[in-house]
Amino acid sequence: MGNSEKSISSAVIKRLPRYFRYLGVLKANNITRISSKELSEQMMVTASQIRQDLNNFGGFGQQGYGYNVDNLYTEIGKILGLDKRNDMIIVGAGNLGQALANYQSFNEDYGYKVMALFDVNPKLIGISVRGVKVLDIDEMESFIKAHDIKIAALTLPKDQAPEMAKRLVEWGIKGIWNFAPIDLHLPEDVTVENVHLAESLMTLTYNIHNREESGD
Ligand SMILES: NC(=O)c1ccc[n+]([C@@H]2O[C@H](COP(=O)([O-])OP(=O)(O)OC[C@H]3O[C@@H](n4cnc5c(N)ncnc54)[C@H](O)[C@@H]3O)[C@@H](O)[C@H]2O)c1
Repeated sequence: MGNSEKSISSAVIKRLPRYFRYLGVLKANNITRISSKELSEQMMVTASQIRQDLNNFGGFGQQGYGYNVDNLYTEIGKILGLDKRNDMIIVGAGNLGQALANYQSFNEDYGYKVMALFDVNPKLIGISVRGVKVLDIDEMESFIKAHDIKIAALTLPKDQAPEMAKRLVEWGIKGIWNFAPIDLHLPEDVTVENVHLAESLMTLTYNIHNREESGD
């Protein structure tokens, strides 16, 4: 594929998971090929945007044929790294940590395997969430190293998050899925993906109230 030879804009990368999701639905419905026009109608983006985005990867479409759904799904999956092992841990096994561990689709649809949750609360240590154990935080360093874990979800109180993130990186974590509402300052070779539901909710209320005020 050679996509690593060329840098792909972050705007395109951000759109890829959505292509992947739509293609997954087409695949599940036994649809084997689709034109950029049909895909554009379903996804509500322009056909030229789709062609441009997919051309970044050598263009998987053929004139007059459209896109082979299986191929495109596989190739985008590879670009997103879903063909690799993506084992992860969850740090903080409270409401949100357990909700993430309970969400089957990460594993079943995308292959992200939650290997363990970690917490400091003795009441939680030892329980299982969908078959995954909550372990004592003191076991985390050796667990990360033994299982070569590269991804950690941070679902612990925000005042604990920066220090925890630093330790995780020292122990080999390369990607932090950060749910704690605080910015993390980490070395450049570490990827942080922030997920802040409240921020998206604020965008929603901004839009609602601005529409109301402008009378749309
Ligand atoms: N990003 C979002 O959209 C979103 C949504 C909800 C909650 N949150 C954030 O996620 C975090 C967790 O929220 P919650 O509702 O699950 O809280 P919670 O209190 O239910 O869970 C937090 C867990 O972290 C554990 N913990 C505390 N210190 C720890 C440490 N040093 N090491 C390991 N575990 C530790 C606690 O024992 C607890 O089980 C909070 O920071 C909250 O603000 C984010």
